Amino acid sequence: DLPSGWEKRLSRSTGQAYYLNVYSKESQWEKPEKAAEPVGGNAGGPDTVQCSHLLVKHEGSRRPSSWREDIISRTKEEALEEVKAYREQITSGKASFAELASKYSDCSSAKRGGDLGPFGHGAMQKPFEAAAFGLKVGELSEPVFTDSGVHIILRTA
Ligand SMILES: N=C(N)NCCC[C@H](NC(=O)[C@@H]1CCC/C1=C\[C@H](COP(=O)(O)O)NC(=O)[C@@H](N)Cc1ccccc1)C(N)=O
Repeated sequence: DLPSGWEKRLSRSTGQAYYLNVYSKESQWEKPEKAAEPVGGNAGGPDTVQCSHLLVKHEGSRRPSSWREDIISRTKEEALEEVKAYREQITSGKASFAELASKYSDCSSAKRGGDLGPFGHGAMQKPFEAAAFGLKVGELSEPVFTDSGVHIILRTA
């Protein structure tokens, strides 16, 4: 019989049997030999994570404005330097993530110490999602670039 993760279908045009990979939604004529795997790298990883982030926007951000500044004019390089400095203050214990995010993050989540709440795949921009789902709980990311700006991400759950 069929390895797991596959379904047998009949072609509407030819009536011939074909096989559908229920994860990738790809189909094939040949009878599959091995089980199909859930797609998306961290098979078996969490479906949702909870993260806080500190976002520093720059002149090239998709929305170069925030609760902190009406018109954000720093360059991308300056934003990266600022984010690296915040990251160093956090890892050296000079300041807490929530304290710096609430003061300096250009995201409205600053009001919640940077907390974004739980989110699943597809909610955030790809680079942010990839970084967030790659973190262990309690781990702080390196700087992450999205269309919004430069982020550091703390996975909290
Ligand atoms: N919880 C969700 N699903 N809310 C929608 C997220 C949309 C998503 N956002 C992003 O990917 C980046 C990374 C994290 C924040 C963020 C961007 C912006 C700031 O950048 P800007 O859009 O001015 O370019 N902040 C937001 O969206 C905030 N509402 C996030 C938030 C704030 C308070 C509570 C919960 C969530 C996207 N697909 O664009």
